Amino acid sequence: MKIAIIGAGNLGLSIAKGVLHSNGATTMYLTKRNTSEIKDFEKYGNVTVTSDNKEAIQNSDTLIFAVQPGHFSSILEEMKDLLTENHVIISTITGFSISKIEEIIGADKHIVRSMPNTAISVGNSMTCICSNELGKKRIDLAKAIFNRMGHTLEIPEEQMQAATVICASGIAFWMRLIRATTQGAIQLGFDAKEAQELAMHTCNGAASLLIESGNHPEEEIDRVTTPKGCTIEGLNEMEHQGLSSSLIRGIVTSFEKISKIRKG
Ligand SMILES: NC(=O)C1=CN([C@@H]2O[C@H](COP(=O)(O)OP(=O)(O)OC[C@H]3O[C@@H](n4cnc5c(N)ncnc54)[C@H](OP(=O)(O)O)[C@@H]3O)[C@@H](O)[C@H]2O)C=CC1
Ligand SMILES: O=C(O)[C@@H]1CCC=N1
Repeated sequence: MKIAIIGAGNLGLSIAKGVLHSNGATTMYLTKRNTSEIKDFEKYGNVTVTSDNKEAIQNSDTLIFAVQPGHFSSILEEMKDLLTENHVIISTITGFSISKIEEIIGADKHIVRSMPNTAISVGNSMTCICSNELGKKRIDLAKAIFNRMGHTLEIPEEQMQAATVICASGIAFWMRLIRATTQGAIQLGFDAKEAQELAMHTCNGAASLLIESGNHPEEEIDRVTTPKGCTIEGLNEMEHQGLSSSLIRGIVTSFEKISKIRKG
């Protein structure tokens, strides 16, 4: 597997770390215009850092694009003559449809749209994925790449916008909940480091319980809420203050913003 990550920024570098973590590539190119901050990656023998997208594309078979939405069209325009049917072209770009990619590079390419999140750097991304007609022949390969770095779900392209909010932005939403829990723990007397440790591991435990049991969250909540106990008292107060409602409204607001990004 010869991977090029075009746009080694926040997400691109997270993917690069995930690839290294999972030994997922024989060679890897990382590109950005200003390469000085990421030259360090060349200490991994099979990694080349360059600002030359052309070199990266010509020497790779799997191309992962992770540039900002406003840069993607012009990069595809510049590179389209180098893209061949031997490439698997994976876009992570928010709000950029497969048909728009096909308009620039043609439908005769294997095109996959993916939505990973930054936890890919530690091999624990939730990645949603879909493809163009020809890309269906390579979707299993793309899934295999992302499955090495977490969990993958194939979805219809129409759901990609929603997946972006729940899975990609979702990392930030969960981080904020962990931070708020940490602040609560500090107020109750733990020092900051311990407070974060308690918050992170409890969050991890809650997710693991659901993943391993397959249970609905409310079933697990019922096991925690002792009648007349402290948990239900706290939960009810959180709901009086709008916990679920504010999360849902935030999710819908993020979703609506993507439509604006799509329109440029
Ligand atoms: N951040 C996240 O968690 C997620 C992001 N995404 C999507 O991934 C994409 C990247 O987001 P994010 O990583 O946050 O953005 P960043 O701005 O952090 O990364 C984009 C990178 O692209 C580089 N770049 C710009 N122009 C070129 C070019 N011509 N050739 C090569 N590289 C170039 C930039 O570096 P330089 O300026 O030095 O060239 C920059 O490092 C977006 O489309 C976003 O919607 C999707 C899911 C999650
Ligand atoms: O905030 C953004 O627009 C990108 C897409 C999802 C995560 N980061």
